Amino acid sequence: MNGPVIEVGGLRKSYGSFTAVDGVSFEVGQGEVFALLGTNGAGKTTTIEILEGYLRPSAGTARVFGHDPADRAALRSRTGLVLQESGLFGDLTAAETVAAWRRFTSGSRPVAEALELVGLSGQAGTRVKRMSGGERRKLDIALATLGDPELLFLDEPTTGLDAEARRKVRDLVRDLAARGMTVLLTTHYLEEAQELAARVAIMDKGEIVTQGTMAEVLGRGSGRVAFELPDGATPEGLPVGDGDALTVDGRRCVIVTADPESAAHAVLGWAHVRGLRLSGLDVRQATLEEVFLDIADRRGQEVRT
Ligand SMILES: Nc1ncnc2c1ncn2[C@@H]1O[C@H](COP(=O)(O)OP(=O)(O)OP(=O)(O)O)[C@@H](O)[C@H]1O
Repeated sequence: MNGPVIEVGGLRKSYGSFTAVDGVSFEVGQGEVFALLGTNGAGKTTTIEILEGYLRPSAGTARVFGHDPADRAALRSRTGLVLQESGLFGDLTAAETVAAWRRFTSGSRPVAEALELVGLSGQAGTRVKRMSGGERRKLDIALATLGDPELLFLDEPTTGLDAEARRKVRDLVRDLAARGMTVLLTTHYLEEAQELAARVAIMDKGEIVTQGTMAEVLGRGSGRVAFELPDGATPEGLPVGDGDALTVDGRRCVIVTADPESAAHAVLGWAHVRGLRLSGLDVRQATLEEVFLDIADRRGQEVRT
């Protein structure tokens, strides 16, 4: 019974001779937040729209709760959608908007509860056109989750919002995930994906170029060991492993390495035998943004050569 919520295998979508999605495969398990990331035009929205049942694939399979996504009757009550463009009516208040939406959503929660869930109780009487971008986004999420769906599609939920509004929407997504909702998220804010998602796939030019748990994907990037040498010390003989790169800028040294922990041990050993105290030691794995930029860089070079 508890198979994957989403199963995608060899998915392809072509427009004439252009292939927007080219053999994409991934699975999303129950209760998981899965981030589908990629450069502009990578094929994320196309993939999501196939899963939402709006587009038919050219080849491959897509299943949502074991159903063809086009079977909207089977899936409507189990899925919620937050699209890139929301279709709210400016003249309605937040409460009126939710009340109108409830008529089309079976098993929907009461208006006050729906607004409370997304932190909009104080804006119940505010007209949509007077609400901030972040508040409107929360209202979109309130509508998408009215019927307590098991799966929520979130296509760039925080694009265009300021940092504070993004944080609030992010907290809301975390709350929904904690309630057991499965979430398929696309975003261009990589720190957001890193914070929210347990698993991630990165797309480029229609293909998935890397995927796995967040830890696996971060582990594929280059980490860093950074520190400052004391006055008078030189970086001579600093241990730098095969494939690692050392840059020295005055007293500041940075080693870019696939294995930051081992590199840090080696550096500390080097400093110890010389009786040197290193300051500002910082050992860390790659961030998702660094992994992403690395991939974009490498893929860009592939195309140029
Ligand atoms: N109806 C269509 N006809 C032709 N090409 C299309 C059509 N719809 C999308 N495309 C192209 O398919 C590619 C993938 O688009 P898609 O919207 O899926 O990318 P995305 O990863 O969501 O990008 P973004 O991050 O910019 O939203 C783009 O190059 C786009 O121009």
